[in-house]
Amino acid sequence: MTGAAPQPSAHLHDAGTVVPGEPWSTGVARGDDGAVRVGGVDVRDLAAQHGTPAYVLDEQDLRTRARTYRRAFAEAFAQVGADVDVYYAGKAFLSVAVARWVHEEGLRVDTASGGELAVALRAGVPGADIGLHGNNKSDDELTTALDAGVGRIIVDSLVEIERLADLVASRGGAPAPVMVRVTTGVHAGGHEYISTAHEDQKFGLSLAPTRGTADTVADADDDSPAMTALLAVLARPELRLLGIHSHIGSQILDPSGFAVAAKSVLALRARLARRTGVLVAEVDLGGGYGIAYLPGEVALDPDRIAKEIAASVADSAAEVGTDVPRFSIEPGRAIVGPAGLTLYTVGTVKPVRVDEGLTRLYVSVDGGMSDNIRPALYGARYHAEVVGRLSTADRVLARVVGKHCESGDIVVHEVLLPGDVRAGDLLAVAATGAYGRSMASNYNLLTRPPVVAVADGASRVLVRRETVADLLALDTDA
Ligand SMILES: Cc1ncc(COP(=O)(O)O)c(C=O)c1O
Ligand SMILES: N[C@@H](CCCC[NH3+])C(=O)O
Repeated sequence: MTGAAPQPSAHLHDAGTVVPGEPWSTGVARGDDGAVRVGGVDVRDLAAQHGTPAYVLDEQDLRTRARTYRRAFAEAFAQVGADVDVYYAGKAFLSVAVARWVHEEGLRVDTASGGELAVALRAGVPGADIGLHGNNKSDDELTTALDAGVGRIIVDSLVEIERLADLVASRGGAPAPVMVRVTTGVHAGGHEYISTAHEDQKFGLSLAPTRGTADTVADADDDSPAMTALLAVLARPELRLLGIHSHIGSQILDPSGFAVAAKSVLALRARLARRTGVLVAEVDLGGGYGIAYLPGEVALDPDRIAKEIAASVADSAAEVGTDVPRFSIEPGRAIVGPAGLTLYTVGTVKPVRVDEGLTRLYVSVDGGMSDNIRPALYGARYHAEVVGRLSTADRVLARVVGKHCESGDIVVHEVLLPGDVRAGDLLAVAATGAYGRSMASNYNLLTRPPVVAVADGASRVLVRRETVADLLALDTDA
């Protein structure tokens, strides 16, 4: 996570335009009266109608981003003669409406649990347009996926391959469509990308053979976990091997890792073909497309990145003498992240002397680490603005904090806010649409905020606010 210097943004952009380096959704604009509108709805009305804190999701912004990714990748891969599927990674945020929106925009849905799968199915997304991920899927999750006829199950271990095949054998029916998740040694995103043979983490099956390297090993001697898993899938008639999957990381702003991963995956595909005669039809390079969280931080451009990835997949395929496979990606954050903001009400304001002569204004809001764990978990940086009115007061160094009993309960580490920020002000934090509500908790038994969609001047609750009654209902002694 980068930490750019905070900049004032008293003037939000004009609604409907994507401004590079702008963390707000395209439907955010300040009205003449100084209050901000989102999707044409005044934030004061949103607060009055739905309360705070509330996640606000700009439907048109989300739909536009989904459509843009779909178009950019379809066009880029058409140039190299291949078809593309874009799967929206539901882990970033999934509700029935969002699953419907992305599906209407031509995306499929990637799920990573029985819960996400249930929401996608309830939305009416056909099983064939759904993928199921997970490094430790339960038999129940696998059974639900088979019942729904999901388009692909991305397997992550030898144990899972045998378990899934046994499950299919016990039920009868068509072979399960399977992709094998591999690790290429490329790790990109929050950290600098490194190219090592092994990854010391739980996901995927490594490309590294025990003797030699993936590049030098003779085809027949490749005993890498990835090759072993591909052979294990081919050995089971209950499974149909669709392809190879690789996900290199998240919030990637330097795209060079995708080309390295593409090269490794295409080489593995060719090695498998030489060894078995089976050239798998599909390759997926996962998600991870980075967005702007702070003013001045520039998101990956979908058109540029799609062209670069298509070119590297085509080059890598040519290098190993194969066709260009059907290709897919799984963006989550890039679709829903910028479309969301969190609306809070300021409760207390406290100047704290932090260093000689330096004062930081601690601005406490009515939520915190339970509605956005990312600052505490990853040191993630966000941007905030007073949105219920336009203040011309000089800006001061502020830290936005929550109401939890943790000093690490920080919402925005550093931001310049108007010096007259006060109790009752509405404050919005930008780009919280991804991994905000989906990673929310009930810490301190706070109730999780609603997700409110805005479009064309109207708002609608997608996920209602939790109540204390909800919490008490879970307690069997209450
Ligand atoms: C397999 C897989 N696909 C897709 C994603 C979505 O990533 P992002 O939201 O960064 O696009 C993730 C999360 O990092 C993932 O693990
Ligand atoms: N949850 C993470 C990203 C990981 C996504 C899942 N592989 C985030 O908030 O940035």
